[in-house]
Amino acid sequence: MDKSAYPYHGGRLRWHSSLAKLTFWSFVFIGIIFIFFYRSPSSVSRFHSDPSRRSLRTSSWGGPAWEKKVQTSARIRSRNGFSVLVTGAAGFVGTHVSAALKRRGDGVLGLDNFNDYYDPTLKRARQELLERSGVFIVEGDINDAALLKKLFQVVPFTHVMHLAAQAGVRYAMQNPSSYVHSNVAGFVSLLEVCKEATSQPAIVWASSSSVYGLNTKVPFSEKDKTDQPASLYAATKKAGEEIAHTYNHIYGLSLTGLRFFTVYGPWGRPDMAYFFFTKDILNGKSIPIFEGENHGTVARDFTYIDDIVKGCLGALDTAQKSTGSGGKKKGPAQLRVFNLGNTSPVPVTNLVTILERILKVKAKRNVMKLPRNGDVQFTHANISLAHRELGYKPTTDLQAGLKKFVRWYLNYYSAAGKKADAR
Ligand SMILES: O=C(O)[C@H]1O[C@H](OP(=O)(O)OP(=O)(O)OC[C@H]2O[C@@H](n3ccc(=O)[nH]c3=O)[C@H](O)[C@@H]2O)[C@H](O)[C@@H](O)[C@@H]1O
Repeated sequence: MDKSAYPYHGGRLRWHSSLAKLTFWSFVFIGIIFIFFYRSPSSVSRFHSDPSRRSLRTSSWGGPAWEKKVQTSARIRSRNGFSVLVTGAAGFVGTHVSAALKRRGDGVLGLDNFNDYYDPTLKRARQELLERSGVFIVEGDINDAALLKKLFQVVPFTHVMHLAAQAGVRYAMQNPSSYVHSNVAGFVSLLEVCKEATSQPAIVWASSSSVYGLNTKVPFSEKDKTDQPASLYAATKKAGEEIAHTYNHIYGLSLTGLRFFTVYGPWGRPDMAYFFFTKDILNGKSIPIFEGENHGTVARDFTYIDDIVKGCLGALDTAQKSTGSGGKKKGPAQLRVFNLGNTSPVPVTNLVTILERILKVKAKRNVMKLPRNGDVQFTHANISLAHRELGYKPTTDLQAGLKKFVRWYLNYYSAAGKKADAR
């Protein structure tokens, strides 16, 4: 074929080939950008974040300045001190435990995903508080294995205080997957990284009084069976205890589970009854007070935060070393579970009466039958094991503890002009 007879056709061919080249290079360029983003450590958590519990900021981590901050925060400043990774450090218990560890000279690094299960400004305020005492909180999720591995590369943690969790009994009916994500998958993700460490850390973690579920024998003892959880929350905490057993058995990780009993106090959680009762009483709003069948009492073994902190520190101090290394068990390791309660259950109606007295405001009580929402009718801890092994001895009764809580509440929400965005 005489190509010269078709000059236009030849031009179109050239045009086609340059279009093909352009398309090819565009793909290469987009591909490079994609690979860069996918491999960049700061993007990892974005890909792994849980859509059901939004983190309000995009997290970023990595780089020399970040590593230095991590190391400085985790540096031990006392003889025989620990280097502790505290997960859920911007949470209620996490903040108090981190501050206490730092005060006594342990190195502390926080990790928190700052999700919006409750008002994240409260979590940010707790973060500020910790920052002032030298505790850095890394923003990230316990499901982010790349981040956890990095943290263990930067700091050889001696201990992990694992408090990151999806808390709250009733919310489990609204957002069940968030419980599986944090309390089951997140826990496994953390244990996987811990077991791989050359020097495995000892792990102390938050279980819950809710594992006693529908048990009727009181007080609840660690020896009792825990096979009747009343909520998905309780079921995920119970699963955590079984998972702990497995990692202890296979990899030699030292694991201590603490069954917390309705912890309350300053910097507390706005989703908990004592907190939003305070807010609603002050706002003249009626409060739902649950009661059992035939006007049966609903009661909790409310435990003050400072007592819980002492229990947590006692558990860390008595935790034996893990025995494994690099994913291999070298010998049997410690496996423990303790109740951390107050041993004196208080009916919810009495809690309200105490609040009325402290606030000097009459509550608008709306007494109703305990809804089928996962709540159990009562909790009551036997703490003799924790007393014996950890030296645990709660000293704050509900009246004294609530006074301290209310003082903090009024100060926090009035001084800072913050709104009590409780639920
Ligand atoms: O002990 C525990 O392990 C658990 O303690 C609390 O759970 P809960 O005891 O249900 O604490 P609140 O939500 O503050 O409820 C306290 C009491 O107030 C009652 N309540 C709650 C809400 C309400 O509107 N009215 C009401 O009477 C509940 O039934 C319960 O008896 C925490 O929220 C859980 O995260 C924790 O794991």
